[in-house]
Formats: sequence, structure tokens, C-alpha cells
Amino acid sequence: QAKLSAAEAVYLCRRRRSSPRSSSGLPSLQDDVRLVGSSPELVQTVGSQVEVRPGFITEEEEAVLLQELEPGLRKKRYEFDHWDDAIHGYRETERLRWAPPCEEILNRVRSVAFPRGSPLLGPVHVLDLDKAGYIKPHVDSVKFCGSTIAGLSLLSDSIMRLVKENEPSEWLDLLLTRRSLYILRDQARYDFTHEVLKDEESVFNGHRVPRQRRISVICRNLPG
Ligand SMILES: O=C(O)CCC(=O)C(=O)O
Ligand SMILES: [Fe+2]
Ligand SMILES: [Mn+2]
Repeated sequence: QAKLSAAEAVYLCRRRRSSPRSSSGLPSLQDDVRLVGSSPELVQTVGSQVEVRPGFITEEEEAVLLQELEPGLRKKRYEFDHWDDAIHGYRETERLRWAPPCEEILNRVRSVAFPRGSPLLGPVHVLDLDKAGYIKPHVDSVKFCGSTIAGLSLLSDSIMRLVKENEPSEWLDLLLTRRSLYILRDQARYDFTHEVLKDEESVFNGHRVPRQRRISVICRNLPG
């Protein structure tokens, strides 16, 4: 589960271009490419403030989290009809107290994402996106959330796109595989919008990534 360094990402992006094409005509998706961007420079600079750790949790841990979350989520309806929301086709909850096996997973997330002793937002945010749901570009509230956002992805692969505010030609795409952890820090969190692509637009580096229902479990710190 080694972190992909920015330099490695750039290297992999370069290597991607000359990789063999699959029979479908699409480039084959290499397991080690998680991050692509509008330029190698951007991948190197802002990419260093982004981490994607594939397979951060096991299938068993995913099942434990789902078991904890599904009963509460099932009681809610997916919201589709609020045109002004940043998120379309979702239901969500916050949870402060978790069963011990879940707490253990969350503590692992916290220990890799946040400096020891950094004050965290107490409740963990749980977002359940319907297969037809998606997250529009936004920047998380600077009033309520600090410099770091860390999220586990359950049930589906997805693509998170970062776009520089007022500079739409500068972007990064992250491949959030099922059971991966992503972390956004600093500039990547403050100066870039983030979004999760809808199924129809879910293409990573030329490779189609079907979007199913996706549940994210998100830890945040407090503003400094
Ligand atoms: O689902 C995610 O991983 C991100 C959710 C998000 O951007 C948010 O709730 O602000
Ligand atoms: Fe967000
Ligand atoms: Mn609403």
C-alpha cells in the first residue's frame, strides 16, 4: 500500500502514453496509475497534496462498515430534486459513535491522514450516492472544515476530479477504486474544486470506469 509519489505518478503518466492498446481500442487500465492531470507540473505540485491508497480496507472491513451503516441509510430517501444542492442523488448521515471494529478502521484512516493530536471534526460524514447520483464541483466549507479531507470509498470505483478555481484548464483526475482511501490536503483542498463524476462521464485516462452505488466515509479536521 505504498503511496504513489508525485514523481512516480508523472513517470507512470508518461509511461501510459506508450502503453499497448487493449482490443477495445481503449488503453488498458494499469493498476498503478491513480492520478492523471493536465500537465506533469501540476501532477508533481498539487499531486503531492493528494494521496490515493488502493485497497486501504479489506473486503471484510468493507462488509463490517456496510453492516454498521446500511440499517440507518435504508430509512432515508435518496434526494434528487434539490436543484441547488452540490450533490445529486444521495442520502447522508453523520456518526459519532461506531462499533469497535469500525472505530479501529477509522483510527487507521485518522493516523495516516492527520498529524497526531490535530483536532478533528467529531462526527464522521457518510455519503451514499445512488448509481445515478454525482457530486458537482465544490470546495468544502472553510468555516467548518480544516486543511485535510480523507475518504474511504465503498461499493464502487469512481473518479474524483479536481479543477483549479478560475483556471479550468488545470485539473487532476483521481481513480478512487473500491475500498481505497483518498486524502486531499492544502492547495488541493482549498484552491481546487472536487467532484465525483456521474456514471455516463466516468472515464479515467481514456478508460471507462462504471459507477455503481457508492458510499463514502469521510473524516475531516477542524479549521486551524
Ligand atoms: O464522497 C466523497 O468522497 C466526497 C464527498 C464530498 O465532497 C463532500 O461531502 O463534501
Ligand atoms: Fe466535498
Ligand atoms: Mn437540499
